Amino acid sequence: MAASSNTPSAIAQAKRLVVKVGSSLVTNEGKGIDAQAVAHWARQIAALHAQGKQIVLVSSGAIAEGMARLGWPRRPNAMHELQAAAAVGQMGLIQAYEVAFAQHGIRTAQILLTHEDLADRRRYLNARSTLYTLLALGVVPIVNENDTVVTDEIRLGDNDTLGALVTNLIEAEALIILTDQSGLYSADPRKDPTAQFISIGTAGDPALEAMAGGSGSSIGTGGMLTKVLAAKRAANSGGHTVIASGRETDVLLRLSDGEQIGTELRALLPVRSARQRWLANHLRLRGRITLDSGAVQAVTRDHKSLLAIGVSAVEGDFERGDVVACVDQHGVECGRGLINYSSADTRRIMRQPSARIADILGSMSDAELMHRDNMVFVRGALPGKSLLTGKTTSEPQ
Ligand SMILES: Nc1ncnc2c1ncn2[C@@H]1O[C@H](COP(=O)(O)OP(=O)(O)O)[C@@H](O)[C@H]1O
Ligand SMILES: N[C@@H](CCC(=O)OP(=O)(O)O)C(=O)O
Repeated sequence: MAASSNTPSAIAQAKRLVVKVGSSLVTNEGKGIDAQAVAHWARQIAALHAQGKQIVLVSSGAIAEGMARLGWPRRPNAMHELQAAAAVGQMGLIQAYEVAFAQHGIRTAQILLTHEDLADRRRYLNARSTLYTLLALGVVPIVNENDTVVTDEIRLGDNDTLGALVTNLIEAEALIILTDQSGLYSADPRKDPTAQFISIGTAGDPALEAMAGGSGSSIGTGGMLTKVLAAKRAANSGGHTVIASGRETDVLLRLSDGEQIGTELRALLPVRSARQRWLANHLRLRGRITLDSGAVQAVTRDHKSLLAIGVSAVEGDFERGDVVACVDQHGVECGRGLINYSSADTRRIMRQPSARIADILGSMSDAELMHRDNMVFVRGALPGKSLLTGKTTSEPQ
């Protein structure tokens, strides 16, 4: 697919779309599933289906609905309680979508994903092939994070990120994020009544990230920042993003007709290959290695493979084949890739020429520490939590 388009209706032209609906919208601010809203989206998606478009729905709301069903007035903090609420609420969510889509003769499928499913190459390819098969069968997949099995450390947490990952996974041309605001404002309109509406922007523009704040409600997670970052991620596969109000009448049909509603964040970044996206989409890294300035230049400017001689420090505990961050002398991530040696072996061969690897380790599996085909480079900082430090790290784009 083309890297970008300046056509006024990139969303209208999209044949494969991901629609993401947020918790507060689906559950009417936590009061319980808004069956009427669900029916409206199902009707619109059915109409788009009839036009030959393929749609994956990423729906939040399991925890909020579970809390409503269990009579819990406040969102619990304990992970096991959140997981229990999600397990209860997911039933209601899926039931509501099944009933609503059945009115239009459309079958639905439940897909629960974790970060691990998308980080492991084999599982990633399996998920992709299942989604493609469902779409080919005319089924609407309803995706959510598999909240009941993920721990705090590895959960995505917000479904904006999940929506973008699914957009990358199936190479959708558009990601439509429906929320409780009309789109992105220059500041959180709940806090700043003078905030200006942003109708169009470029995905990945750091100025937009500065405007976007966290969630203003107790129901949603992530707020506008995760939506703006999701647009940047969706752009990696050429996906344009719209952030719009899910309460806007016929919002999906009108967007698909080319009407400008909400905030459109266009994909103008060069499109990455599926393999590069898979590498870039690793949100949790097993370790990091520090490159000297010559190595930074060799890998980022000259696109060479990384050799052990250019590495000056190793952090973390990783195995051959893990995804590891490459940082410069200042600790700034300049890329990441699949490493050919474990952390223990990397520590022993760092600063050494490849010709010495066999002497040091007893054998040499690869001359390169990271092969250029297995690396991606940073185009701008995006947060992703490091398994190593628990802190946010930049993410290769
Ligand atoms: N710059 C901004 N523009 C619009 N909304 C913003 C902005 N910054 C923060 N927000 C907040 O983001 C909220 C939407 O995110 P969130 O609560 O996570 O919803 P969802 O459940 O739909 O993902 C809005 O209700 C608003 O309070
Ligand atoms: N997987 C969670 C969604 C997390 C969440 O709150 O997402 P969102 O409302 O999109 O910010 C759930 O279904 O409750």
